[in-house]
Amino acid sequence: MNDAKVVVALDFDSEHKALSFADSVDPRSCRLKVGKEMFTYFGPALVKQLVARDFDVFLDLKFHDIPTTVGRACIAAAELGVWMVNVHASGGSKMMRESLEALQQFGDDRPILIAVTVLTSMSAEDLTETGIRLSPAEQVSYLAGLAKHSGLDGVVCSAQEARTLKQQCGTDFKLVTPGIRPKGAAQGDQQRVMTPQQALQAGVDYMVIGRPITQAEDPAMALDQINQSLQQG
Ligand SMILES: O=c1ccn([C@@H]2O[C@H](COP(=O)(O)O)[C@@H](O)[C@H]2O)c(=O)[nH]1
Repeated sequence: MNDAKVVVALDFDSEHKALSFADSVDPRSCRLKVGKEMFTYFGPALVKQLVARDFDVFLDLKFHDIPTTVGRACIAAAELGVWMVNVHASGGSKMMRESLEALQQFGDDRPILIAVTVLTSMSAEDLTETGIRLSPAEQVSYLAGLAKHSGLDGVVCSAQEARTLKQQCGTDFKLVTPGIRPKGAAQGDQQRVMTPQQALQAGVDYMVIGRPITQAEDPAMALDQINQSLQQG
């Protein structure tokens, strides 16, 4: 059984770098996320290579389209053998329900289906600019409620919202949190951040970590240090 909490965001522009990293770590020490950059460069072939190496792969393409299109995209993701796939909660309950329905044909082997709430790179001002008058915490809570009501397995949110969402949606509702920064790491474009230890204490299920690992001089060692810090609690 894989109880790794860290999902490494493989945001590389080189397939060689991504596979070298994958070959330098144990598939039980982390899960891997393939996002828009790598999928656009290297497509399903890369995902299949990672799955073949026994990694749990989170395909982070954040589907957001009409319900039929998103449902079919979820089927295509499941056929790649990914562990987790996501859609945007702001696509609405019809879109989320259709995604879940589309995955039922895979039975117990279906990927975990989660919904993006408010991107962790967004502040209150960024949200207001898009016409949303709620705070990030309020909007995350609203969209998480919609995702839960639509039958999804969980949401992408920031670790800052984790305690409230576990109370609101229950402990089984998966919380997947980017915006994780070990102490001293550059924040970059992330706005709503927490350290790995804070995120663990807040109750997140999986923490997505990219640059602090992938841009480290020794990415495998950076992952190891984060995993060790999580074991110390
Ligand atoms: O709200 C979101 C949703 C997805 N992401 C993705 O997570 C990683 C984070 O990478 P870092 O280098 O650790 O910032 C990246 O692939 C994003 O596309 C997110 O950050 N926030």
